[in-house]
Amino acid sequence: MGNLQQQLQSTGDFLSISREHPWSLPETFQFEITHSASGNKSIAKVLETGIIVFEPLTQTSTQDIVLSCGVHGNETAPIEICAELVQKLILGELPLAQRVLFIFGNPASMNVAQRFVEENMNRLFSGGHSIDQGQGVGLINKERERALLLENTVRAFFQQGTELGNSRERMHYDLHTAIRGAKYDKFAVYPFLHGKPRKPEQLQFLLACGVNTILLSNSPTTTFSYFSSNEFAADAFTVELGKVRPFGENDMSQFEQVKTTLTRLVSGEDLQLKAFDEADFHIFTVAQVINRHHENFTLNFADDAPNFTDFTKGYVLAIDGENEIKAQQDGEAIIFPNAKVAIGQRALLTVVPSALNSEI
Ligand SMILES: O=C(O)CCC(=O)N[C@@H](CCC(=O)O)C(=O)O
Ligand SMILES: [Zn+2]
Repeated sequence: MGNLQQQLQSTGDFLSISREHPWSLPETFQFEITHSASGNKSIAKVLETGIIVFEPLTQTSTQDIVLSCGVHGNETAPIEICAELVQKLILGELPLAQRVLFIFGNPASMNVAQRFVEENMNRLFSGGHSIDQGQGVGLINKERERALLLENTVRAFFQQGTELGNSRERMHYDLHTAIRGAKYDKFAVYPFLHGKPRKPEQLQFLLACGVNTILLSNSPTTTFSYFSSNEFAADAFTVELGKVRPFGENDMSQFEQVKTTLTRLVSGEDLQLKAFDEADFHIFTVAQVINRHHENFTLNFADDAPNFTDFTKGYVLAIDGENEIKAQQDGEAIIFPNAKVAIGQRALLTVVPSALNSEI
């Protein structure tokens, strides 16, 4: 048994090991876990830094679940939540009922407490890692290599589930926190489904996680959640769990619901979902995707205006070079505004209230 494996099996601290080896581990390995409460066994496979799979050995699983965090390295609350789940699984303190792939997306950017090192990894999926996005960063950097590795890992994980031969469900929850505060603290982006119906039961799950606000995307993107949704028909979401804070500064009491629900999910306990009622949710659809095209790009509202601040029709939201970008409807609300994004990238979204499947 190598040193790393020994260290991991005694501490369960996969996050620290990943951060100590931010781009690659010196060894990969796998080991058996005996879960203390049930005596059931499972296998843990360390595939690369920040990438670990758990598979039940003595039970038949029915779900292939991807839980990713830290695709943006400074979004720490989801990283702490996943690190704790991984630790409890490794130490056998939590039962495992389903196949689960945990991904700590960008350990190097965690170490510098930044969103990314060279390039925003959540714009590099669905082949974005191999396309010149006009930012002058070239086609090769470590974040691009990592995005390709994550794509291949997710593809293999879902494929191996299919090879088990039973009827299975695929999910991917990509956990983030937002740069700004928000009127609705926890919200999720439901990727574009190309006309397929959106699933109320997924919203019930998100509600159990404390997420009652859903943004319906209506175009393809290069995000991780769209990749899993589009390529593998997984029920996939980008889940925003509050505001960015440094490691150790998160008020973990804000995350009890998501921790409890994810724990139940991986360990096969009843999720205790509330019956679906659309009135429990704030549902929005994307009205405008506003990309930055010019060096002189400014946002025309306060730096601390929270996500979901709404404007009246005609209000100038941003100035991009000579172009004024206006709210096109009364009540259009801003999401993820960031004037500092690289040229060519999304500088903000606007959303308007909607119903879950209104256009179907
Ligand atoms: O608060 C912000 O400005 C960004 C928070 C964040 O990282 N959001 C994701 C959303 C991805 C999606 O649209 O599905 C991102 O921008 O990558
Ligand atoms: Zn993020």
